[in-house]
Amino acid sequence: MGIEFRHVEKTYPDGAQAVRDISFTVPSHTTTVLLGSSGCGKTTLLRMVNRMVDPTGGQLLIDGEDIAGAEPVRLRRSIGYVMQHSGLLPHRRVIDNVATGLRLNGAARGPARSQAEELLELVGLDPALGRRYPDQLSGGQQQRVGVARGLAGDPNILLMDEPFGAVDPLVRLELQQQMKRLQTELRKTVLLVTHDIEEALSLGDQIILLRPGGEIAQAGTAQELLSAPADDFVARFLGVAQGRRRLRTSAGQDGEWVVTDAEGRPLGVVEAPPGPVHPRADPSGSVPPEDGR
Ligand SMILES: Nc1ncnc2c1ncn2[C@@H]1O[C@H](COP(=O)(O)OP(=O)(O)OP(=O)(O)O)[C@@H](O)[C@H]1O
Repeated sequence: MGIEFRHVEKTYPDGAQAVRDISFTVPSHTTTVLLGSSGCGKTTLLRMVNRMVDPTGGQLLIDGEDIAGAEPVRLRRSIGYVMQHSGLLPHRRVIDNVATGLRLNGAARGPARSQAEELLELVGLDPALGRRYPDQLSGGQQQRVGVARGLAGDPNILLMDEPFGAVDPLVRLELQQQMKRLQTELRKTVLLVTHDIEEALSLGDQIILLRPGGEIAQAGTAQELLSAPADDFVARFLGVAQGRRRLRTSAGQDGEWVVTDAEGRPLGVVEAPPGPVHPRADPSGSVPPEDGR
């Protein structure tokens, strides 16, 4: 169960072939990340799930049913969508931005507003901010509102297109951490697009790495991609080939171990001494396994 892409193709009317022969499954209640550089077809694939884009070949199934026969508007309303740059309507108050989907799905104004307030709290915002307009919020707050709006109506599937793209690295990290916390609680079936490797490694239960030309370079867990890159492209993309992900430990003062990167720059300390390293359980090469802590 989940979302299944079967030999999916997309050629746009102007002849641009965005994706070719893509097959993968997004298992229910887990997060799958579509990772790749600009133009490799990530957004095209994401938008196929709610039929904002229709494939020109292959099939897309949700819980075993081909969505080619689904009514696009109804399908779209049953799936959460978090857009790039939050996608909030500037002339509507924050609370109404979140409540709009609920209203379209038939909720009365009062209940829609109180649910919207709960959603703002869920994503870590003071519900009082609901009275403001989107441009009266910080970029990070706007992106949280985007997530709240995506979750309105409690959809099983959540599509996220570069949801944390337009904020500084610290805020981005906070939003990612919050997403992880939310996901342990809500267990949505999430398909998330990013070009950020760290984001993919941190959020994806599964990562689908695309190569230019719209093909899958490798699909697997973060550990699988890092420890056994399928080819040179994957190794270079992830930084494995350049040794960027090779970490080392060396004994520091006071008995702790200092972790350094490939260039010898200190990154942090580990509190337990490095035990015997199991190569598959430890993609970084030399940081001790977690059970040693
Ligand atoms: N509506 C369209 N008409 C024609 N070509 C399109 C259309 N949308 C996307 N494309 C083309 O399809 C290819 C894939 O685009 P897509 O937006 O899916 O990639 P992406 O990986 O999401 O890129 P980005 O990270 O820059 O958003 C690109 O070559 C793009 O120019």
